Amino acid sequence: MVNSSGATTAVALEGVDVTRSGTHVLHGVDLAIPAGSITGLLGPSGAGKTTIMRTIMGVQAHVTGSVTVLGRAAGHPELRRLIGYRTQDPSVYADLTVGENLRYFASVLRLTDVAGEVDRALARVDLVSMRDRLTSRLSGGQHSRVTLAAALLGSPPLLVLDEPTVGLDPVLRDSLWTLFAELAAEGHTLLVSSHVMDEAQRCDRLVLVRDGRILADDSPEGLRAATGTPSVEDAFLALVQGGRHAA
Ligand SMILES: Nc1ncnc2c1ncn2[C@@H]1O[C@H](COP(=O)(O)OP(=O)(O)OP(=O)(O)O)[C@@H](O)[C@H]1O
Repeated sequence: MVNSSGATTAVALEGVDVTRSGTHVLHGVDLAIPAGSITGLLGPSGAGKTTIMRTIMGVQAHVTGSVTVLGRAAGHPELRRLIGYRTQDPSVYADLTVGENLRYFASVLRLTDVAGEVDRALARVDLVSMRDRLTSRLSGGQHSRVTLAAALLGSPPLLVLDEPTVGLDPVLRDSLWTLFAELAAEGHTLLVSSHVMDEAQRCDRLVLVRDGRILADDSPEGLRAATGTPSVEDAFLALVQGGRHAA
């Protein structure tokens, strides 16, 4: 899919509504995520970021509207090997070592070069020295990076990362954003949620969400220019008071 600016669209949501436990949580969401770039999904707690990610992954119930991911309907079996999904909750086994966890997930994905994939994923998140450490004995930041390494296995073209930097110190956060930029430069598409506005500057595109609606979808510079504000945080506040903005 190619959008009006000529960029390929990796993920497209059109008129998406979601109801969770009887509550209407997404309202007419339209979203086009450009391929080969970092899109930040930003908004306050409860805005709907995780629900949008679950919808893209095809694991969210009670979805209406259209959701196309890498040219297929969300949830299509072929997408399992094409998307790396890092949930907010730890999705690795505490009683396995770091290496065992990654070997297990590489086997589930039926990757051919399991050992090579595990080596590459560990190196990318700087955890080679922790390979034989029990996952339950890792620090919070190390644990978070094992979960990210699992999402990187097989080098999937689309990475959906739900708050991957939460709880990390500033140095680690910075190194992860450097990794995200490297992945995007290699052609991966990244959708990264955060409620830390200073991370917005590291994204190519920002989608601001509030109360299940898209408030804005633009580059960081475009957002600041359109709202006449010095920071994305200020732009967000201006939009909350003024309504929707799209580039
Ligand atoms: N299992 C559930 N049943 C009912 N409502 C839910 C459920 N999970 C989330 N919600 C509601 O859906 C809305 C969106 O939640 P969601 O988790 O998508 O927000 P979020 O932006 O990811 O928040 P956070 O930054 O705190 O993770 C919230 O109002 C939340 O209370």
